[in-house]
Amino acid sequence: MIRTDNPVQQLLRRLYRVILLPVFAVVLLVSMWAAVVFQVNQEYASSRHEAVLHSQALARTLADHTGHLLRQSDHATQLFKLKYEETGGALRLPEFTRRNGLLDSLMPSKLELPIALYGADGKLVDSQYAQFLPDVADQPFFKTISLSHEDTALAANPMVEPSTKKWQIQISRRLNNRDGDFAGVIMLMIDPAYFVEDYDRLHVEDQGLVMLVSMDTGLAIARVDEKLYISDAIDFTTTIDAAGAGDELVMRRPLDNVARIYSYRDMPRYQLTAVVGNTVRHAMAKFERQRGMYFTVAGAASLLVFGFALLLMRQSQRLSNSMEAATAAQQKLRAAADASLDAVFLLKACRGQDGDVTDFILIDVNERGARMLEHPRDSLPGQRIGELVPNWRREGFIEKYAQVLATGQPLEEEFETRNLPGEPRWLRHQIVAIDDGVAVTTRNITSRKRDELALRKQQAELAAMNDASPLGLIRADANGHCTYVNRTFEKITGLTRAQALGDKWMAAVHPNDRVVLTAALSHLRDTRKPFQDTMRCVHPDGEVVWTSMKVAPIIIDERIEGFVGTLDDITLMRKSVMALRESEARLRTIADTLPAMIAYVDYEEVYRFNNIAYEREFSQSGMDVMGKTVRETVGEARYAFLQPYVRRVLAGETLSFEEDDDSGGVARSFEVNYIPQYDEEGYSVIGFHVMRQDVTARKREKQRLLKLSQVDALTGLVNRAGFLQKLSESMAYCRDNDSIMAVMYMDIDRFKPVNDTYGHSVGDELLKAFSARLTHTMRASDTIARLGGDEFTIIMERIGRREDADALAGKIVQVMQAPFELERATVSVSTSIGLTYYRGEGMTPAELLNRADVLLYQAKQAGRDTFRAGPPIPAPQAASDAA
Ligand SMILES: Nc1nc2c(ncn2[C@@H]2O[C@H](COP(=O)(O)OP(=O)(O)OP(=O)(O)O)[C@@H](O)[C@H]2O)c(=O)[nH]1
Repeated sequence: MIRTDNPVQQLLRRLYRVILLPVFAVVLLVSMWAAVVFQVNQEYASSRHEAVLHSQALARTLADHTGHLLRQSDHATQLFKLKYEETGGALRLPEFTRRNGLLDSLMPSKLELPIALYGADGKLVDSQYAQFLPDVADQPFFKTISLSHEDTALAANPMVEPSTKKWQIQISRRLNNRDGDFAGVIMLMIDPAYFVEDYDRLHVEDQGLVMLVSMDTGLAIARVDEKLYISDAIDFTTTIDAAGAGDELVMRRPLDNVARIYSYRDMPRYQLTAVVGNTVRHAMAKFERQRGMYFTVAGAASLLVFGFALLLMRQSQRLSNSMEAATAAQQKLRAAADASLDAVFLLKACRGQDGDVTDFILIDVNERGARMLEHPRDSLPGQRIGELVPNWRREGFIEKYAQVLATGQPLEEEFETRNLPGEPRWLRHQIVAIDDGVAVTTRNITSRKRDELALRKQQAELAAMNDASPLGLIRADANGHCTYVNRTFEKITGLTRAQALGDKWMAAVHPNDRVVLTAALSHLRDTRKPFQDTMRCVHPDGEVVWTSMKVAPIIIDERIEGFVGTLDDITLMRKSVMALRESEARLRTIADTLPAMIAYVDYEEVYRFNNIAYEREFSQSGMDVMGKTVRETVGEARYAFLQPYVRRVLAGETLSFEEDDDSGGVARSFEVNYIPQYDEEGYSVIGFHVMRQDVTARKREKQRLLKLSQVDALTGLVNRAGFLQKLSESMAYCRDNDSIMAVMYMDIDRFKPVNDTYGHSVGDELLKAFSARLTHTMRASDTIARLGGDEFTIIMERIGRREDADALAGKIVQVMQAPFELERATVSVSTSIGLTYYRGEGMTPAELLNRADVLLYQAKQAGRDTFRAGPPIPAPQAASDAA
């Protein structure tokens, strides 16, 4: 499992990595440099101390040398004094200083020390090698000496010799006479330069300094190499080093610009200080070399430490990066495992005492794997597979894992399992050995297996379908070589599959068609458009089979990958078509000879057949009508009339109706028959046949005959049939237009006696006269009918009011009261009338007539020669409905 730190821990870890090494390196460098600096300081102090000691030794040597000379000079004065006093004051300087004289025994003659002899009065008695003050009576040293009886030389402070203006050390000694009184002073002058002339003997290095300083006056004389310095303003201090071994003198104002280490030695007797200074350059040269070496080594060490620290930091960074990359890779791997479609299990071998693998412990599992086991993912690590899924052991998985672990050979297999929770499923697993365990990736391939099964099934079905297909199938590769034919192809061509493969199938094509087919296939490669043509195949036994061949290219990514062709045996169909064509020709001949217009219209109302009569009627060629719709052919107005019939016939109804056609200015009538055409199964209508016949002449004759049947032959009035038809039409009109009509039913009163009295012919004559009077009485728009015998009816349409009808009935009654002047007799009769009204109520013509008959009866009963009207005119239909 991956360890995940919180952000604070990560920050501290990063800081630790980033800071620890630099801090360690800095501490190491600081420590090293501190040690180096300390050591250098120590070396410096030591070197300086040595230099001071060296200078001090030299200063001591200088002091000793100077002191020796001074003491010698002192001895010289002492010797002069001795001789002077022995000689009772007779000794003079020339004798004393002569070569190999007294003085030479003490002092190097080459020095030619200035020497003077002063008398007791301070006056210069004698002098040599220099000029002296002629009178020193006032000089402090003279006074001191003259007053002091001590036999000591007085080394006066260095002073400037007036004649030479040179700095001189003055040594004087009291001279006594025999009495011991003061007799004068012998005085020597020593040039301090003489002391420092021994420079070379001191082994002072180049640029080294040798100097004598007067303690009282500060006068100093120094020598550096060949150069001599005289100064009266030497400013210095002295120190004692910590060890107390050496006294160092520090020049506050150096004589030159050369740094030196000075040391000194006091000579109190002569009030002088001997100073020797060695140049720092020489004195500290060794130290400088050592310091250089220290710094070089330390610098190199620093560079090494720095470089090493950098290297370590870089390595640390690399390591860190590697760890981060490894962690990231691990996380990615885990994320990939989690996102994987596979269940992933990492298993560690669990071994028995003999070392054999007995089980595997689940180290890690992804989410999909946990779901497969139906356990929470966190609970799975550490569990034994054999205990977690006992069936896996039974199915031999533990042995397989162990085998992969032992051999190192990965194992991949697919299997069906029923031992996992849920439905049985197909799994594919890969087992790979890792360390002391195995990684198992398992994928549920149930759906793929099902798809494969379905695919195999489809392929088998397809193969079966191909073989069962009525079409011959051929498949060719991109080069046009046949790779497959089905059994139908074998049957059509008479070739076996083996005989058809490659280019051999071409042998079955009729030689005349082969050239055309080859050219067409070549053209197909260029155009890539499917090709279709009729082609003959010739069987080995010479039988010719007519076929329809279609070939299409298989195009994948703009490239022709092959061809697929179908071969349809159309031999029989071709014979049928030929026969059908002959049949059609015969039928057309028959149809064209018929006077009736004959056509066939399909379900889309498009004309598919028409005979010449039809073509003539529409003044168009047969081809013009053919393919056009009924609407296009007959026009909108006539189509509006025909459309309901077309719908009905297409719904399966056989129709016969009359169609009036007044196109062309001639009124014609047609008898039209629509006969539906059903499909072969007889279930659905696929069109209809039209038979259209001109019945104009027949209809006119019919109307004429009809009219004749509706006229009463005696009176010329409408007879019963005509009355009933008219009554029906008038009632329909009332219903449609909400108008009022009246119907009268009348009968001649006592007609029978007329017949009986005057004979039947007089009766007929009366009937005619009655009819004529009635016709004159009524409006022309009224319909007067004789129902039979002496019964008459009148229809009055569109009456305004009931009173008008009533008045007319009364008028008829009155008119008929007048005698009828007949040829052979004058007859008086009367009439009785039943008058009723109609306003669109629901009743039949017979009921309405019956109502008038009832009223007629009432009029008869009332004594005749009158009329009876009723019932009241009903309210308008709409008003009535509203009420
Ligand atoms: N002359 C003549 N007589 C006819 C004709 N048709 C029927 N008749 C006679 O007309 C007579 C009708 O008589 P009815 O109406 O029954 O008797 P009526 O005498 O008129 O009596 P009421 O009507 O009750 O007054 C019968 O005698 C018929 O024979 C016809 O065409 N010619």
